[in-house]
Amino acid sequence: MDAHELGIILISRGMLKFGEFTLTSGKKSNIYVDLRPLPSFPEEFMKIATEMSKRMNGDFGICGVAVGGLPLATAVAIISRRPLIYVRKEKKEHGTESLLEGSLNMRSYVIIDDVATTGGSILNAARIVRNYGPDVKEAWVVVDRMQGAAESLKEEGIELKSLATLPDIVKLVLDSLPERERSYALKYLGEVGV
Ligand SMILES: O=P(O)(O)OC[C@H]1O[C@H](OP(=O)(O)OP(=O)(O)O)[C@H](O)[C@@H]1O
Ligand SMILES: O=C(O)c1cc(=O)[nH]c(=O)[nH]1
Repeated sequence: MDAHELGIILISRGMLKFGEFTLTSGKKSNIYVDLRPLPSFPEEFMKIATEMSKRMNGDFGICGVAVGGLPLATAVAIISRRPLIYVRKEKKEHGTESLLEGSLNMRSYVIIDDVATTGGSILNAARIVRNYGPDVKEAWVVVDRMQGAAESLKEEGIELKSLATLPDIVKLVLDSLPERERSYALKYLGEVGV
């Protein structure tokens, strides 16, 4: 799967959105990759999870980041037959009161999330896993928005890998976009300096 094929999937299933969005980091953007509906499209879900599984190498467990990254991490863990753990968004206030779920039976984990912007969500998950002992050296996302995640994760010893970058996807689908979407897309490309 290349950036073009991924772009077509995102656009055809309404997972690439144009408008005014506030991101997790507080940044504003005119473009939003919404992969939360992906599990509602089994063919595309399987394709993306299989592609990510194929590109991974090594002996490690998978750590999903709730909420957006968790269905994908689960699918990749099943396809690649790797143990899964996941990090909650907030600490459970009853029962086990945990932030991390699953059995930590691997020495190393790869974090899986749907999208990376600043990398803050991945870093948060990696720190939680590391606090329990295992190492985290790699993280995978479907789309890297190229807005600082790779650099900030590198500083913490984590390599960020993606199926495609958002600038690559946007450039490849730009000509097929209606005028309003095209102008938002161009604004985003300007912001990330492409
Ligand atoms: O690289 P960052 O700047 O951290 O941004 C990316 C994060 O933002 C989104 O999650 P969101 O916080 O919207 O939560 P959700 O997955 O629970 O919807 C996305 O799923 C990533 O986890
Ligand atoms: O930075 C974010 O919060 C973010 C960006 C994006 O394109 N998609 C998403 O789910 N989150």
